[in-house]
Amino acid sequence: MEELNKLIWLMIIDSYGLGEESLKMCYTTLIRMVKYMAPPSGKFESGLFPHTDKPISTLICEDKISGLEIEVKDGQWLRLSNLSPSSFVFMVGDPFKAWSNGRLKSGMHRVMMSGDKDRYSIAAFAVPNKGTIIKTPKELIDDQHPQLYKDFDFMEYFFFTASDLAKRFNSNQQIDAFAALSPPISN
Ligand SMILES: O=C(O)CCC(=O)C(=O)O
Ligand SMILES: [Fe+2]
Repeated sequence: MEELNKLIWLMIIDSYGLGEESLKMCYTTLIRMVKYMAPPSGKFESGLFPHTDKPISTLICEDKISGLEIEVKDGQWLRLSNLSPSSFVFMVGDPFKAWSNGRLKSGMHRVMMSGDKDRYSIAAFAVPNKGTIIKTPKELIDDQHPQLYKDFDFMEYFFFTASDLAKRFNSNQQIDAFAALSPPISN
């Protein structure tokens, strides 16, 4: 999963015409396996509340039973169903959105359970090591794309998201509350 994650990072970096060094960082891949219990018969129940991810990115693999939903532009939830057993979902995290100067979106997602089967998923989170500074590459900043986010220490953001202050914001507003530059700065 780590290799796949790295490959996707490289594809994104490459699509911006940047070199590998633009997103070079030491990070740890944390793996979490979760069992979501089937809801009471006939019910449609929340398995995981709506959120955006706080690591750089996440790879999710679910085992046959769908449940992962992504919030699409008009506020509707799209259920990812009929994924092949060998597919992975790549989720952009808030720091990656900031790094890309807002080009990448860290989408809201949730797990909704229905049916009579338990659901298992594996998520691999790319968590930067202590001391990692999230910095938008200068190539992604110009007059048309002013710098939206200040440089920040990943861990400080991570701790912020667990603070009482952060709870006043929706999950997808936390990165702006913490790191948005106002007004944005042109290069
Ligand atoms: O279990 C899933 O499918 C999603 C997990 C997830 O979004 C998370 O742990 O952040
Ligand atoms: Fe998530």
